[in-house]
Amino acid sequence: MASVEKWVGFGSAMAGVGLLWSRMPEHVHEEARYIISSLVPMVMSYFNPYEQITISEHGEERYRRNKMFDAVSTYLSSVCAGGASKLKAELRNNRKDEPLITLDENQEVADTFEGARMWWRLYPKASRNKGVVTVSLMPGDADEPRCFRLVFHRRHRHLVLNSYLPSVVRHWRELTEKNRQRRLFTNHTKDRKSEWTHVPYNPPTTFDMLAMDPDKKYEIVNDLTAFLEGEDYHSKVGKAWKRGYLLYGPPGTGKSTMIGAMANFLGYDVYDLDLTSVKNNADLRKLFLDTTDKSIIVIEDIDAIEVELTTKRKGKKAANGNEINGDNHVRIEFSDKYDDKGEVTLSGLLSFVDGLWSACGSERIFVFTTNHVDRLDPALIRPGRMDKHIEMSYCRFEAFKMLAKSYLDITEHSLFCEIGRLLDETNTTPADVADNLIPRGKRNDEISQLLDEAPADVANNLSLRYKRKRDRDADECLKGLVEILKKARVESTTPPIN
Ligand SMILES: Nc1ncnc2c1ncn2[C@@H]1O[C@H](COP(=O)(O)OP(=O)(O)OP(=O)(O)O)[C@@H](O)[C@H]1O
Repeated sequence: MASVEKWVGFGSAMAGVGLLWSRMPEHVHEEARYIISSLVPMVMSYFNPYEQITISEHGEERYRRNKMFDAVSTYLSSVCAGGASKLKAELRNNRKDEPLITLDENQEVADTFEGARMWWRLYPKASRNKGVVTVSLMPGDADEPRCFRLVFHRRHRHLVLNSYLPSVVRHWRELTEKNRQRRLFTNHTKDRKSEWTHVPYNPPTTFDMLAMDPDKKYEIVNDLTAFLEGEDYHSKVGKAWKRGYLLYGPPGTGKSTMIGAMANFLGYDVYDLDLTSVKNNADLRKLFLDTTDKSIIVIEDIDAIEVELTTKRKGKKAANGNEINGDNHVRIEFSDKYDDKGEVTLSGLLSFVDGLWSACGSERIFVFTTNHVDRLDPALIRPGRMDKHIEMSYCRFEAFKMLAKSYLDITEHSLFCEIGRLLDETNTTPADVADNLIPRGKRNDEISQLLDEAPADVANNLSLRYKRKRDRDADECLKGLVEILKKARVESTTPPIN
């Protein structure tokens, strides 16, 4: 990094200073020590021509993840990780079979930018107070987060700040757009701190496959499209760029499937928030602030959680009109006074949906799901809070046709009319219908894959066999479905025996 002669000269000078020091009388030492302690940093910085920039995993507020850290991590993985001897690999996308390579901790790599040489190193998480017990309400307070350190010659300072680092960010944005592997996050508690962990996420459903009323589906797709293109609109009207959806309906009507379709459509990550493992509002705040932009934040079965949240309000009436008290519901101490230290509160949750904290971050979709919309606290569903209330209902004929197309690859059949009538007379969920449309033996989609891969003459033969098999499967499945629906109709009209 610097010429050897220069450092040899510096070493000899230091040796001379040491000799002089040992010969000084004792009383001179005190004053000299003071002068030296103020001079050393100046001398060191004069002799050391290198400067450094630290990029910590969490920002100044410590709540917030530092996007610059992610940018550097991605940049180093793609540009110069090849120069490191210790790397880490993980499989990010099972479909592509391409491992994600990242720099291991304490590894140094060099990079060159417009002729300037610089060095990066990833430092691991470190305890801030070694040997001291820290009591902190703020999660992660006792730890110094992981950080990247960039070292460069001071003559490149301008270049690094004005060109190199912005180019790292640009590179990161381009790369993440191109190779984005969507992730499914879930929260858990480790060492009494809440944090997110994630797995690669490739939901198989698209809106084409989602069985529901076509007009309703069209409306949702339009709404999401307007949201995606809504940056200017939101800044013009001064609204946070976020949207809330409440999905409600019986189990098996496709609420989770809809979330997968939304994630596919938007290209967003999904954060599946488990409120039962969040300690208090401070914890919840940290989790929310740790989510990235362009994400869907999901709270499933909000009614179950919400009963716990609302029971803390003394004397509150439940949906059935009964007064809720501490004796017949889960008891969790709750009051606004202890908002931050006690438990998660409904107001704490709502402050992120449309309150003060909702302005932190943009391009967020909140999705709450429930099987019992009638049990929800009015505060949660009042107009303007969740932007869209979407009912996921039982399977009717239009939805059935979509399932028949996806599962059996057919658009018509002699049994369609009868099935349509039976679906109107029974309350059958799309999940139950879908269950009966899976052919036994080799699946149709596997066969069509075989067809794609076979040479032309074999493919012709296979194609004929495929059609015959598809028709046989459809006959078999639809006959089975008719039987199931007839049975369901009988059950729904037979009064229960007391
Ligand atoms: N509307 C639908 N369109 C397509 N497939 C569906 C639909 N509804 C259900 N299914 C099928 O049924 C399975 C279960 O549905 P899903 O988990 O989405 O229902 P849910 O409403 O979220 O149920 P729960 O309330 O129990 O979580 C899905 O994996 C999917 O295969």
